[in-house]
Amino acid sequence: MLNQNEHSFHSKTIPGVALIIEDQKTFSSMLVTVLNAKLTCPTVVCATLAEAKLVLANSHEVISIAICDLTLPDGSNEEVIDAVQAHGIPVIALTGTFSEPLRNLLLRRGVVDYVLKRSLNSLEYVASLVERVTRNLQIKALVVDDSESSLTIIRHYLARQKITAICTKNPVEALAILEQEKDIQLVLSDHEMPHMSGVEFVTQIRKKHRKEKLAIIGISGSADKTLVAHFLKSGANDFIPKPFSYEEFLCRVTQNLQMLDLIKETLYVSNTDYLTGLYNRRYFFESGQVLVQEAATANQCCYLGVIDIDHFKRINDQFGHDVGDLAICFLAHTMQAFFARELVARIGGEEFVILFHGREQNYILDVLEQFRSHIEKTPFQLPGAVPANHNGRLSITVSIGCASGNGDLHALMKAADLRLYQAKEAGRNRLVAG
Ligand SMILES: Nc1nc2c(ncn2[C@@H]2O[C@H](COP(=O)(O)OP(=O)(O)OP(=O)(O)O)[C@@H](O)[C@H]2O)c(=O)[nH]1
Repeated sequence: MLNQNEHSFHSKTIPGVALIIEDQKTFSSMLVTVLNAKLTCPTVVCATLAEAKLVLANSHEVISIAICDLTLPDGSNEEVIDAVQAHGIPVIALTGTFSEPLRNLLLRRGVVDYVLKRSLNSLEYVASLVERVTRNLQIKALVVDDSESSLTIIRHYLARQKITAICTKNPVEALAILEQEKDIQLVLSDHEMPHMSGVEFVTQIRKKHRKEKLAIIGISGSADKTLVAHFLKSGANDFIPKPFSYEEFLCRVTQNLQMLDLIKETLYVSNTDYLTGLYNRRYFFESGQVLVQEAATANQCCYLGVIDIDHFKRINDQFGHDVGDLAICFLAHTMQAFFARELVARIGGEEFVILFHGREQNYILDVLEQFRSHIEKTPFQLPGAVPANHNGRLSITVSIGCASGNGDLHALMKAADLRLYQAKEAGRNRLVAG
């Protein structure tokens, strides 16, 4: 089941503050505009190194990343980088010109990346880097390579992007690590290794881990021109030929992680109700059917509760659609709190469901009745100008139908819907189970 609380990929909020050290006012304000348009990213702008040092020494907020122009009136390239890195803050360097010696110096100094100040594209690239690097703090990668020097370089390149790396020379050990460390999202694998080739290693991984959840990048210096295709056909997402530059490595890793984020985001959007953040009808019927079948295989039955707000149309008519939406959200959040362990979804306008599996009947009937009573007794807060029944607060009631069954979610739904209809017919604000 998707974890509804894991929406970090969905949020574009950057933890902490981005420090911009840039003496060209036009450029810094354009950068602030682009960062704010693409991310929720508080920024602090300094025009000189002296100002930046003061901020670095006295900031009460965590500075998560610094975007530094290298040609400040009061400091050299290296002084700016040193001043920021002394506080353990990753640096994105901005430069008006490019030269090989400057590039080498920046890479030696461990900057995340350098960006040429050319166009709007450069600003957008900075924004995507800021987002990536701050997200990378949550990313764990597994690196498998029998060469000590390759492992060292890859570990170092990943650390520069703030990715945590677990390294091993042994692909068999790597498979075991992958089983233990469930939060690994990226695997980087060499090809020619003892015990197992990289291609075989990828094949083994793909028996259990899908491409959409775990990105694998093959890395090899082999002269065999068919190796890239072998890696990709066995399930790798990408391939980097050795030797590679830091820049290429950064771009490939970034693209693969962005792809995973995009897939997660698409899944989230297609499975979630936009208004409440609960699962939607599609997700409920897909994953609910699996749970119901699993329970049937274990000779257990599932219970389904269908909840409907009473006279909801009147709330819309009397107080407006926005207040109707607030009532829906209030109910949804209360359901999340009451039924944290169950599959809860909004399957229609003011119709919600809870699928109970592995629960005793007595528990289910008690908790549904407690929920009904809690909703009745707990008015929710209305926005200032809206008149209501108690001090700007509005009460709602719900009717609940509950039925049990095994094997067929649609049959269970029909039975619970019938109980809901009976609850409505009997006067609403009640639970009917059977
Ligand atoms: N505010 C708001 N209203 C919605 C939403 N989705 C559906 N509705 C409204 O929900 C109302 C449902 O009304 P009915 O199905 O007639 O039922 P009811 O008024 O709740 O009456 P009973 O269910 O018989 O107690 C309709 O007026 C829909 O327009 C939504 O997302 N937001």
